[in-house]
Amino acid sequence: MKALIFGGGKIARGFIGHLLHLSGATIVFVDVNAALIEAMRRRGKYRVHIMGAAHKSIDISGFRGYELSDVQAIAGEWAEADMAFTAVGGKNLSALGQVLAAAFCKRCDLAPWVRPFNIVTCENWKEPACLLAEAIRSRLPSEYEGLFDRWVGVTEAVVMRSAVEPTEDMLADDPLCVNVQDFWDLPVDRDRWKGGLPAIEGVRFIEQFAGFLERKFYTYNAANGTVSYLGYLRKHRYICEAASDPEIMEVLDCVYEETSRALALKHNVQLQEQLRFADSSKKKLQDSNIIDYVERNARDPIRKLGPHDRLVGSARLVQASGAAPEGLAVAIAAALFYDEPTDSGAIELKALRESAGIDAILRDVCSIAEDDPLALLIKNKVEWLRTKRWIQ
Ligand SMILES: NC(=O)c1ccc[n+]([C@@H]2O[C@H](COP(=O)([O-])OP(=O)(O)OC[C@H]3O[C@@H](n4cnc5c(N)ncnc54)[C@H](O)[C@@H]3O)[C@@H](O)[C@H]2O)c1
Ligand SMILES: O=P(O)(O)OC[C@@H](O)[C@@H](O)[C@H](O)[C@H](O)CO
Repeated sequence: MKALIFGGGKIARGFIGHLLHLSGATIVFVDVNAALIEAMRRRGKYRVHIMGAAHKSIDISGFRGYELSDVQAIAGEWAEADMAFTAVGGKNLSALGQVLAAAFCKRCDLAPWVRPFNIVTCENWKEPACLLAEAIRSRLPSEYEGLFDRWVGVTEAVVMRSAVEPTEDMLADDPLCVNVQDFWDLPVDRDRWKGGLPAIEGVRFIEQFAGFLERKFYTYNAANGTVSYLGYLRKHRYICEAASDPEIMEVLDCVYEETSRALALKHNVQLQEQLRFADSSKKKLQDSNIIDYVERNARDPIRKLGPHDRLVGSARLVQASGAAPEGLAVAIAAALFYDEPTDSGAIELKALRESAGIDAILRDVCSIAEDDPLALLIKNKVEWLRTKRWIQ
């Protein structure tokens, strides 16, 4: 078995590469970051540290690496590969699609198709498989469209393992190592997969997958967002501390309650089942074995305040179910004040808030109009945060 992994970051190395390595696959990483690929080639191995279960940690070696610009090499590897995964960040899928379209044409010219090839997105994003498939297909010359439709499946996975930057000491020893959660399950949408199913450690093909990624995104990530943006205001460094802060837990429980009702309704899931899912998210956030940072989870606030992302997307879902997203509005209000000076997105957000105001952010970043009830609710919560002195 041979697999391409687009992205060489934390999830690519610390989860997908790990599972494929355990399955005996030949692994080829492709990343836009030339320095990262150079380091992967030079070092030839990296360590996956399992947080809280050091005896399960493992060295991964025997992989190859290419820069994304090396389309010819990617096409050559593709011609011999069985599948690909992406872990590049949802906002980069469209750019990746452009390269994949070029590589696909070259791959078609190199060798005839004899079996289907699947690409699995591993992204926290809204409908990433559709997005990537369209990003590739829309760039294909018409004579290649039929081959793409016949031979390539684009499907999606739900990534529930957290992969975190290690400490500076660990990185000094191995700059490519990753700290990961002791979690091994990778559900993949079976219905979008073309051809026979491979046996890959941890991969579980699921039928009637629709809604699972949304449930995960608007449960786990909405909760991560809530805990991290409030955690920042409350000066917590670690996620498990922030998620155990009684004042934050009150908002968090409200978020779980409102998202669970809306998700259960939309996806026709028993409320009790969805509430159990929410509870597993809370247990994970409070697990002190998982050394995860408020900063990592809050990072890139402009993306995370996007209209379909974890906070506003789930607030919209709650509104659509006929309820008011009270807890999520607090989380969004807190995110508007994520002023972390080391985060370029946070600097941009702060400058926008100070120059144009909250209405402008809600309109331009979150796609929430000034007279939308959600805008009014968020602004009420901004005032509430002020009364609590969590913001100035
Ligand atoms: N880290 C986690 O705990 C976690 C958990 C679940 C899901 N995810 C999702 O996994 C994805 C990757 O996250 P991560 O934490 O590994 O991020 P990361 O920043 O560690 O890695 C992303 C990598 O993608 C590369 N990249 C960007 N654009 C690219 C392109 N067009 N082609 C090839 N490579 C490209 C970057 O250079 C980087 O090395 C995201 O969608 C994230 O939401 C992350
Ligand atoms: O990866 P991001 O930046 O979209 O979000 C940060 C975290 O919330 C995320 O990586 C979670 O840890 C992960 O999705 C597991 O639930």
